[in-house]
Amino acid sequence: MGHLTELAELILSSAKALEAVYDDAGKSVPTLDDLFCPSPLDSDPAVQTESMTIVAAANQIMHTVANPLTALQLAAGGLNLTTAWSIVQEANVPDILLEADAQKGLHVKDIASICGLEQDHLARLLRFLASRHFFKEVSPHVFANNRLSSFFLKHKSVSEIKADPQSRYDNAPLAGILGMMANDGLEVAPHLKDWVKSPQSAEAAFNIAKKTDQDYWAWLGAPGNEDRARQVATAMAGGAAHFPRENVTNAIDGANLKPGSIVVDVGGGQGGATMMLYKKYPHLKYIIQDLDNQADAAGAFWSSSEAADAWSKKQVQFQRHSFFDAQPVKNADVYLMRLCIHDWSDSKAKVMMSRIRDAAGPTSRFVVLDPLAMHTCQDPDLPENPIAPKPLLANYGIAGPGGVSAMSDIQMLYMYNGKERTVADMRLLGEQAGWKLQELKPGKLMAYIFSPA
Ligand SMILES: C[S@@+](CC[C@H](N)C(=O)[O-])C[C@H]1O[C@@H](n2cnc3c(N)ncnc32)[C@H](O)[C@@H]1O
Repeated sequence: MGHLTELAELILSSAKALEAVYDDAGKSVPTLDDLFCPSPLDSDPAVQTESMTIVAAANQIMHTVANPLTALQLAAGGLNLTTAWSIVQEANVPDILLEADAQKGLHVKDIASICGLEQDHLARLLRFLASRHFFKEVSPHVFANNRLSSFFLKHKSVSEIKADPQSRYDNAPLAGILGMMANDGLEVAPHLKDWVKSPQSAEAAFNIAKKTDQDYWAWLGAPGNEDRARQVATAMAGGAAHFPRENVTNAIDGANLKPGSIVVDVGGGQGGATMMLYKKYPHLKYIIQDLDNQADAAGAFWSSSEAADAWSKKQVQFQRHSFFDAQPVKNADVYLMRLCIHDWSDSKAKVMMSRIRDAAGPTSRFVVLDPLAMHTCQDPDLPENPIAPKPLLANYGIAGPGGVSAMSDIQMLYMYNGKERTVADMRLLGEQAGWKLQELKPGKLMAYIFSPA
């Protein structure tokens, strides 16, 4: 079999398998023209695996047969895509189109008059996006949403968004993440080019772009940055909720902990991970630690939740604490850090891990949940090795969690001088802070279980 046929066969067999799963559920696989409508099938493991194979193989075959002009667009077109999305997202174009006839779409002059952009500019941006399968050009200059553009709806009417722009991303995490990545990316990423030539000049490209010595998280808490902080909080909470509950609950093995055992969620934000743990292990005590600027949001989140009782009885508490200071909770049963280590450089991450090591007792466990950086070739360090079927890239390229972490790794770099880490990176970091890596529990986030060395 030729190499193209091999990739095409992968697409064909996975497409048939995907259609069979939908058939069994009495449904059809959504087309690109269908607006996104969440369904239990989205989280079906077979749907996820087959979709991943199709996307990985289709992307690989596309790159294999690309001619020089296609290669140029693939190599240098990312900036255009981010810029175009940043503009149409701020202009609420998906939301405007949702209020138009879904089939007939809306003429660009009408979209422009609602969002205030020039018709010609908007037409060209939307045509570019439609040529990348975001939005559909129904007839010349007439556009409609499609499945991909509808992922980024803000779930509010255009008049509601205009009346209260600060809340525009509330309950719309994917739109919030896109907005945040586009804003940060366009503002900060250009400075990465200079920063990599002299990384001593500033902590990260972010600091050059914003002309500040504060790290991103402290900067978010500063006056004047409320809008960005709210967007980031929504994006974080929504992004984190995307990770399955079992990813967190399996990581701490709470059923084997005695009643009243203490779990400290270090850098826990409002306590999204703690909420998952509390629901599964209501016999444990929880302390969520984060910066001052998270305290009110945590209080509001818990007091209005179904776990309000646990909050009022102080079974779940918030403690103001910077993870660079001495850890005040000594000898806890579990110290958890979800989606924190990757925000920091190796030297800062070592300090964070050491602070917890200094407070830990001999039986304390330190659980880190972070995205896994995956090599594109086979990695003997990975528990589930090999990952993707040949001839796909071992990490599924753009399609799998390795693709997402490869993208966010660059974002971590320019925003914080942070890093998505491989298993080997994380093991070494732990060792340098006095921890021994005992166990790996793979999931959407990799769970690293450390014990004192
Ligand atoms: C990506 S969020 C993760 C939040 C939470 N662990 C989760 O999984 O939902 C990173 C968190 O680190 C917190 N953070 C940043 N700097 C901190 C510091 N010096 N001490 C404690 N928390 C900090 C931020 O406020 C934010 O809540």
